[in-house]
Amino acid sequence: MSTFPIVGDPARDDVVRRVNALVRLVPDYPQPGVLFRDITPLLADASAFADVVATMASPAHGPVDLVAGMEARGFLLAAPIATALGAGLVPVRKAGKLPGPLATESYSLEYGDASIEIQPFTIPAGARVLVVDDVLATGGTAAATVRLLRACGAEVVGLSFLVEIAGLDGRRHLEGLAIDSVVTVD
Ligand SMILES: O=P(O)(O)OC[C@H]1O[C@H](OP(=O)(O)OP(=O)(O)O)[C@H](O)[C@@H]1O
Ligand SMILES: Nc1ncnc2[nH]cnc12
Repeated sequence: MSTFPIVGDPARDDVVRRVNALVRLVPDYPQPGVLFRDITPLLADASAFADVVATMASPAHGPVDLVAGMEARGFLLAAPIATALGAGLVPVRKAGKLPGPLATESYSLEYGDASIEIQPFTIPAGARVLVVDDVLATGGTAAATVRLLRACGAEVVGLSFLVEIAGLDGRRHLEGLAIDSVVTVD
């Protein structure tokens, strides 16, 4: 299910065109065989950055209490999206960066393994949470984030990505959840 404006919307088509133009493709980074999607040029373009934040802050999920963003690039999108939605921010951090008490999950991503942590005391029971990240690749990071939030009693109302790498089929780990991506690439 997608809650972003339908294809054929000229404003939406323009955002997609600019995202595709501004996300840099870096072969063999951070390891051989990975085609890295570098969002830094997009962040540096004031107009494109603002339009992406507005697109990803879709009101279609209904009221949102908190936006969860994954370290590090997810923070860059989650913080302005939280402000746009009138929601708070939950930083989902790599292990060892937050003071406890903590909830922790381990996972695999396209180029390695990692653990992430959140502070459960920042999440009221039943809080409606939107998960935001720059890239959906294998889905390992996003699925671990959903597990963490649910373990803390949150309701995950949706996930919003800037770039979805369809060929890596991250959606298989996110069944039943509302997923939006500004652009989908092979
Ligand atoms: O779908 P997956 O295969 O799990 O990959 C997606 C994740 O990979 C990247 O984060 P990374 O761990 O490289 O951290 P960074 O944002 O600090 O660069 C990206 O920002 C996503 O969080
Ligand atoms: N190909 C890729 N580009 C950017 N971030 C990623 N995270 C996982 N895979 C990625």
